[in-house]
Amino acid sequence: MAGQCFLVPRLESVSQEQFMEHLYPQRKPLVLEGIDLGTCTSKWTVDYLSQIGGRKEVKIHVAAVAQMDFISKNFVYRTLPFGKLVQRAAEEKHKEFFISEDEKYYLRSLGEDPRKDVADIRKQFPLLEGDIKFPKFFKEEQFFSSVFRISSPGLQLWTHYDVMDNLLIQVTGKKRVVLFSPRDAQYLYLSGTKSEVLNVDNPDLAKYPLFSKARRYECSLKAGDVLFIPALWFHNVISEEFGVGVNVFWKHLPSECYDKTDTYGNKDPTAASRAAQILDRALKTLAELPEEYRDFYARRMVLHIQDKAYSKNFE
Ligand SMILES: O=C(O)CCC(=O)C(=O)O
Ligand SMILES: [Fe+2]
Repeated sequence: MAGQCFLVPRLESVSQEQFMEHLYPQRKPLVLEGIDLGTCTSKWTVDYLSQIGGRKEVKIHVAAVAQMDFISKNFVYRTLPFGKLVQRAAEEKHKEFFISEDEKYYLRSLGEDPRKDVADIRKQFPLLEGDIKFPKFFKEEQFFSSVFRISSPGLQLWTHYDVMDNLLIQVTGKKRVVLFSPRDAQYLYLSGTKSEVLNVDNPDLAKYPLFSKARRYECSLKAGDVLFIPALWFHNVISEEFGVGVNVFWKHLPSECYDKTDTYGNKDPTAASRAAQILDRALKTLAELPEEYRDFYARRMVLHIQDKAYSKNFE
């Protein structure tokens, strides 16, 4: 049986106050329409972006197939000048290519030194900065990064979560986003921050039977729409057309909760990583027991965790 499906609510011209006081605290995805994003929605054509963004080298994901899979790594990393990337991502068939004439591209822009710096399009693409306004839905000191997201038509991006709150601004093109609540993590076959279930529209239920229990949230984004993706919500993104997006990540928790070495916004908060390490030590200790006893005490530990750490406030 297919799991439940919900449409992500769409709201028109939400004010800063309405978002921050009433919508944000609910921590559910929302599509915001009619937000003032500046001139980017009309200005950012392929020609304009390739001229203005120009020669800056960007690292891109290139795949022979439309479904990009981070777990099996069915893509390669290559470098192109930003202008070339935009032109190639906008065309279906390529005269110049790395793998094949219908290869797909995905850009997730990075900081100057990706190991140390976070992406901020205001720094890496200063000539484009004036064209886009980020919604002022959080305090300046909570800002983490702003990231270009440019994809070929048809591209599907793996299911994953990020640890920051996120406004995904669809500047041009159409995409479909499928989301799952963090509360349904047990049905998503996780490998780190990614889910093994990439083909969310036609999942292999023989391999992933529990996936049918996951409640699915879905929305379609068109140029000018902004999707609020709360931290920890899983998302899988299907670009129905060539599209340019920018997302803004910001900190929901106090700064000191986050891993200082995280430049992508996807390293778990330090308390969660420390707890996971301690659990690994507990599991090694349990392994000292024979199977029958290990199983019994492991079940008791699961019950203890459920009793002590699961929230009683969620459905
Ligand atoms: O729209 C995209 O290309 C991916 C968006 C995404 O994963 C994000 O904003 O965190
Ligand atoms: Fe993401």
